[in-house]
Amino acid sequence: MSIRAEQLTWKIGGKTVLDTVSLEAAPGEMLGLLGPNGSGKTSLLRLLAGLKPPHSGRVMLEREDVRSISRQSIARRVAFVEQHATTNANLKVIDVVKLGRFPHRSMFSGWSPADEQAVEDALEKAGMTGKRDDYWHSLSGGEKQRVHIARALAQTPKELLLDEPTNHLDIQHQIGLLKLVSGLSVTSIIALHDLNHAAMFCDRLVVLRQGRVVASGHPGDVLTEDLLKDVFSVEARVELSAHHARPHIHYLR
Ligand SMILES: Nc1ncnc2c1ncn2[C@@H]1O[C@H](COP(=O)(O)OP(=O)(O)OP(=O)(O)O)[C@@H](O)[C@H]1O
Repeated sequence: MSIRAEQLTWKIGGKTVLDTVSLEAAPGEMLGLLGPNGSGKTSLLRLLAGLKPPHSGRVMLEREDVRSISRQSIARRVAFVEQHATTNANLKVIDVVKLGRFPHRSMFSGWSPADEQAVEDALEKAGMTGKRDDYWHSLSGGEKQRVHIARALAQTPKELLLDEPTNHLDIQHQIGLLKLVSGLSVTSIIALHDLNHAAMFCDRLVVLRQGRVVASGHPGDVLTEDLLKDVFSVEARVELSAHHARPHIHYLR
């Protein structure tokens, strides 16, 4: 299912955080959202998730404006892994992941085999099956991150929004997570700081600077030496990798 931002503008405290931002993630696509600190990535993801309304513009899920879709219907199809997500410290891993099934249940429905299956699959994909009975407060930062990803997967979303999900992960789990997301048959939008990882795994990229889209397209077209200098203020050389045929950035000292 596609997710589209049309001319989104969002302001807070007299500051325009997002300025007429448009983007679209096509069905099944993994769209990377890049930009320096404070460029508006988190704000944009929150608008896309329907958590706050734009001042102007609109968010479309498929052909429907999110404002005309009920909160429960949005929660059934859009999963959002926030950057500093937390949960009740007294819950076990399995209980946190089960929360992902909440939007799919009605007042009268019990816990179904489909719910069970979704939770087991999610734990497995996030590599957290072995920690299912551990308490949230006993987990490391990276494990907590993976539980949140498992919870999002348990939601069996059509659209998956991830805000710097590799933040606390070791390199094995960073690559594992990006591989996992790129292999899912969901539409995903993922904010990333690691430009090489974005180049390796994302189908397309959108770059924000001060709340505006300054570049979008295939990684090879977007990640140019000029863009790295102009937007990220770094000197770098970009080569096509002989290993994965995507751009590879060498930062210069
Ligand atoms: N609730 C808020 N109140 C005040 N300012 C805000 C609020 N939310 C966002 N901003 C401002 O909007 C700008 C964009 O913030 P946002 O968190 O969206 O950027 P980001 O690209 O996700 O940054 P980072 O890479 O550091 O996570 C920042 O200058 C931030 O201070």
